[in-house]
Amino acid sequence: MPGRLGRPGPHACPLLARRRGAAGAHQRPRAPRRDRTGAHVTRGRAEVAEPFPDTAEIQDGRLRTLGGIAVEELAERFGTPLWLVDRATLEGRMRAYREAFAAQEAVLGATTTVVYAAKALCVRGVLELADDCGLWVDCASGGELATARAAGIDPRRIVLHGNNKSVAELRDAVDAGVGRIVIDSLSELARLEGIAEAAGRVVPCHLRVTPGVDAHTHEFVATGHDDTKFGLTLSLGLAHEGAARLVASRWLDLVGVHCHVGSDILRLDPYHAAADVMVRFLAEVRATHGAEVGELNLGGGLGISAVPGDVPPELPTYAADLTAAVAEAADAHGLTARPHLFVEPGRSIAGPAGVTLYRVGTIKELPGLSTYVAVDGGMSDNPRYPLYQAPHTFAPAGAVARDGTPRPVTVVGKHCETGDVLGEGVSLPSDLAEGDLLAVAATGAYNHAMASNYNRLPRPAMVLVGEGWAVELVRRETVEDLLAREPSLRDARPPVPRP
Ligand SMILES: Cc1ncc(COP(=O)(O)O)c(C=O)c1O
Ligand SMILES: N[C@@H](CCCC[NH3+])C(=O)O
Repeated sequence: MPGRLGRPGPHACPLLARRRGAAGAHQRPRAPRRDRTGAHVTRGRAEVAEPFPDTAEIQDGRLRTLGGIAVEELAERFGTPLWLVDRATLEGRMRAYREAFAAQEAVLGATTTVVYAAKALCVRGVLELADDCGLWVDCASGGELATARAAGIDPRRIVLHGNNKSVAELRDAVDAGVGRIVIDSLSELARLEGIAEAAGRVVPCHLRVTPGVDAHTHEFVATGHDDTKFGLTLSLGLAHEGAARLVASRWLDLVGVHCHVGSDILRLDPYHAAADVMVRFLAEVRATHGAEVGELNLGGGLGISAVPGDVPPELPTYAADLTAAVAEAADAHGLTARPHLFVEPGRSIAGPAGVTLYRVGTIKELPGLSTYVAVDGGMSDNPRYPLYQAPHTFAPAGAVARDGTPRPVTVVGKHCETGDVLGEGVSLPSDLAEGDLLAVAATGAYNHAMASNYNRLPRPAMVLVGEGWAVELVRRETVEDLLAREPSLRDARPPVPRP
């Protein structure tokens, strides 16, 4: 399926192809795809509403309100670009996850834990909501851990990840009494053991196993195959070695095993494969080392509908399917007790709740070539098209009617970079005008989280909306914020030596 973040082939993205030189530096880039015309944008409510959050009011293809507030008002009050988060959708997804897995516990014969993967959208208020909805929090760095602590998350409900955790990060996690530290390598295992011993604390650990599963997703977000920086490769014997060392350790307690096969996955079969491999591993650990390891974390990775054609499994289906696969594998591999199941969703919680609101600036027509619609943000607030050629759904926003014949345009940002593209072949009304608002759906995950200050653009504000009110989750950054971190060399004493 071209265009979605779904294994587009080694070099389907012209930008990537050029960057890697695979298509030849002088080769003409492939023509922009026209298959994601976004014609749905002008076709009416049912189609356009799908990737937009639950409370989005769409009229004649235009986003009019979100959370009961007119988008013009939001733009006026908070400025653009603006990240909007629909509270009903966000909380709805959090609760739906918890309920979907709780509903399967009887069938599974074990308890379940839903861990929100903070990397998708790591903002204090969002973590507070996750906590209120009964989710644990997965942190992938000291910064995420500090944010979770600031959000008041009970450290025992935090899972710490990372393929290269620093000694300071490990130490902080041990001192805080983090619920599970996921061991990613044999060297980390040794490092953590020393830290635990020095602290005099037994640390509950999960062992991250690389199960050799193909997740059918973009190669940049696939993590389950053997040749990856993440985890202990099962096929090379590293996972067994890790288990052996943990079982022998006085300071590290092997309470579970973990895998995460990739991100933005729309199919269930990679999860079946992962469940089978991981449950077999649990059985082997018991047989080889005599250790009953009771927890199984199958990671996150469930995809979302970023464009109408992308249809992820419903959460109850996903939960039922995953637990059935674990139960089946447990029986097949002779596990005495069903494992306590953890899942770690990020994108499928935060993604659908987000909308980015831009103001259209220059519209540039190149007859016979392209029409460029430039917005006031770009790859600094959403690098996902340049990185993965990830498709998005665009819609004009606001009350002003724009009903000109739809035509394909390239939506670009304002950065000094040809690759600063948000979408190609995007169908927008021909009378879209400079100064109009433009909305992009499903930007709740991995947009704010991956934002930069390229070209010194301050990062946008993020606003939570619901039931007619709006509250800032993140205030807009200012250039003064950026300058505040940069002392002038002119003030330096002694002065900088001249060559
Ligand atoms: C270990 C781990 N858990 C959970 C996630 C969350 O993934 P997603 O946002 O695709 O659900 C990731 C990111 O891919 C991850 O690396
Ligand atoms: N940053 C990726 C997802 C990475 C998932 C985290 N391991 C994206 O935007 O799709």
